Amino acid sequence: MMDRVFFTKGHGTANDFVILSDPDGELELTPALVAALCDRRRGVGGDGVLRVVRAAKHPEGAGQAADAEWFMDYWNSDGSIAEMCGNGVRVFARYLVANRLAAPGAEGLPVATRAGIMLAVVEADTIRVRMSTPKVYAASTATVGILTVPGLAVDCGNPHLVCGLHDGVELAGLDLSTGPAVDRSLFKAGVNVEFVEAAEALDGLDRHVRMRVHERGSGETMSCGTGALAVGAVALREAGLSSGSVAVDVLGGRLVVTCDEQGAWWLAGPAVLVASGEVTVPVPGHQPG
Ligand SMILES: N[C@@H](CCC[C@H](N)C(=O)O)C(=O)O
Repeated sequence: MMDRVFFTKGHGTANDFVILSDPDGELELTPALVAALCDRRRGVGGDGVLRVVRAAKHPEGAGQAADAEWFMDYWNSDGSIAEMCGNGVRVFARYLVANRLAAPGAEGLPVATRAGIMLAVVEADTIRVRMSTPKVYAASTATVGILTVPGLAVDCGNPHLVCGLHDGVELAGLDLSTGPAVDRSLFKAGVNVEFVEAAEALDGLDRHVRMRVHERGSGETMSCGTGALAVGAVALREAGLSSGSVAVDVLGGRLVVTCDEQGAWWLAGPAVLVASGEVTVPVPGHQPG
């Protein structure tokens, strides 16, 4: 069986998404269809799918419909569902504005997600999103090959483990082609793992770091917005700062994480739409009758 699907492709610092417009929640989105769309050789290719659906029309968005018209239904490329995607929200807001589905008011554009409502502020090429407050809640470790790195578990709506590299271990040398080994009893639903090294000081920023990430459900990606938020929270905490800005360099560019004087957390970076069209994807597992 083949499915014909209209799509838009977008990315935020090269964390890329297949965007599906489904305002009334009529699309039968399945893990197999998501995985087929995200397939980089047989499909459109992407780290995940963003389904654009009216909050009122999605069972997990309906409770937020009074405060946000649109719900970001986010799926990882393996067909699993995640609570939140920081780059995804920024690309989602770009899509809403570009397609005149929402106006980018000065007070921000609310986007409902499984982790609550995020507020997107469009500033030309940059989209800045008010995120939920990252919560550091446990110490743990991640193991890559023979290297075990201590880290901190951070809840950003979705789960993260932030591991700082020291003692001459280089970020570029890590093999993230498979997932790092983690404590499954702490991360029962899986975890996104960020590895971090310090970078040179930048004017106007309190900290500057580089990170690579292995994402739950997507593998190593070029960027992860909630991952950057988790990394920014750990960097400010380690610097003893209750507010400030952290530049987080990812393989796909730069994100800036800010905790403002009011204690609100922001994620800023570019968000771009690059293509749209129609794709015909085989639905794996379907036996021709
Ligand atoms: N790339 C995203 C995070 C996507 C979800 C993640 N893989 C998970 O399963 O929690 C981001 O930009 O935050």
